[in-house]
Amino acid sequence: MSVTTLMTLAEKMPKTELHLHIEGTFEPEQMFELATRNNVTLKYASVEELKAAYQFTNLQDFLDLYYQGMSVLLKEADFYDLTMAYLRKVHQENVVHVEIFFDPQGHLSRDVSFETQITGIYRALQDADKQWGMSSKLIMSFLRHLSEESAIETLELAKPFLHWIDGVGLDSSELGHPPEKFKNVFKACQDLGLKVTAHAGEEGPPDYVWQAIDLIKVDRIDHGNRALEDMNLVAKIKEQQLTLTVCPLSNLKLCVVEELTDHPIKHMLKLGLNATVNSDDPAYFGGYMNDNYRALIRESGINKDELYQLAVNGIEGSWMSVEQKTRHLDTLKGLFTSV
Ligand code: HPA
Ligand SMILES: [Zn+2]
Repeated sequence: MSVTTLMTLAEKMPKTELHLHIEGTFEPEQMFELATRNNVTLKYASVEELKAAYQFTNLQDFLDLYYQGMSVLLKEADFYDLTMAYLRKVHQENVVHVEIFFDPQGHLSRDVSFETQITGIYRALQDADKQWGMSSKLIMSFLRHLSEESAIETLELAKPFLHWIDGVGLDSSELGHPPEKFKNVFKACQDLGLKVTAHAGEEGPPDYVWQAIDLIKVDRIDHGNRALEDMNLVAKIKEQQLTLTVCPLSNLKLCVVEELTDHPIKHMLKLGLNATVNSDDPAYFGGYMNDNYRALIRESGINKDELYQLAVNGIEGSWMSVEQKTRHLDTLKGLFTSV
């Protein structure tokens, strides 16, 4: 099958996005628009100047800019507009279900209430469901460079809104902040019936992935690239049937891989791991879902069977109902058998 046909197939197929930070969908143009609307001064004079700063050598480089960018989000309408712009974009890319992270502590520190944040985001998710039948889950993520106490305080603030929250995650600076640091708060979340996922093995060592599994008892692993350094860990991930939410263009931009030709996703599939494709922070990393798939097809030589497996893994690894999964899997199968 030609590269062009594979790309068309990737574009057309029903997709899920399981690793997406809503604050990472902030396109520079929209950031400047909200800065003007809210009278916030950005450190950059123009969209071009801001875009020119998107050169990262590691995760921290990016995070420094990411936290600056979100400083223009102040009102409920800002969270709504940001979320809606993302959902509109991926709806056009045939994404049928999203599970998105938000970083409450990144806004609470600027005196933006939990209610303001979540109401704006949740209203957009509901509108996308009403307008296009796009389903979603919302994941509240704890910032791992902050203390466990701060995460516990955030969980308290979230309690009136738990009916809108499906799961919790762990993100921000990985090195020096192992999952172990958060084992009590994650236990409290699980006791409340929340699903659990954590960024692990993006920059951190395999031991952090072990901790995410053994101490945090994750339902999913975000990234997980460095798990491949430990074959016992690979066996454990397979045994527990854990999904890895892999982010190819993010890995390239943050120098987790040098080139996409070296990206481990094909190897993950060969090992029988449930790898999926996701965009992470698409406005900063150069592409949304279809860009990630196109780049993998072009650079990593993903073939038709692998493309199908990645899409299946995205559906299976989501937190949708069994009925919903079956419906999307049927559509996917129909599409792949027709070409
Ligand atoms: O890629 C990421 N890694 C860790 N934390 C993050 N917060 C937003 N994006 C990321
Ligand atoms: Zn991420």
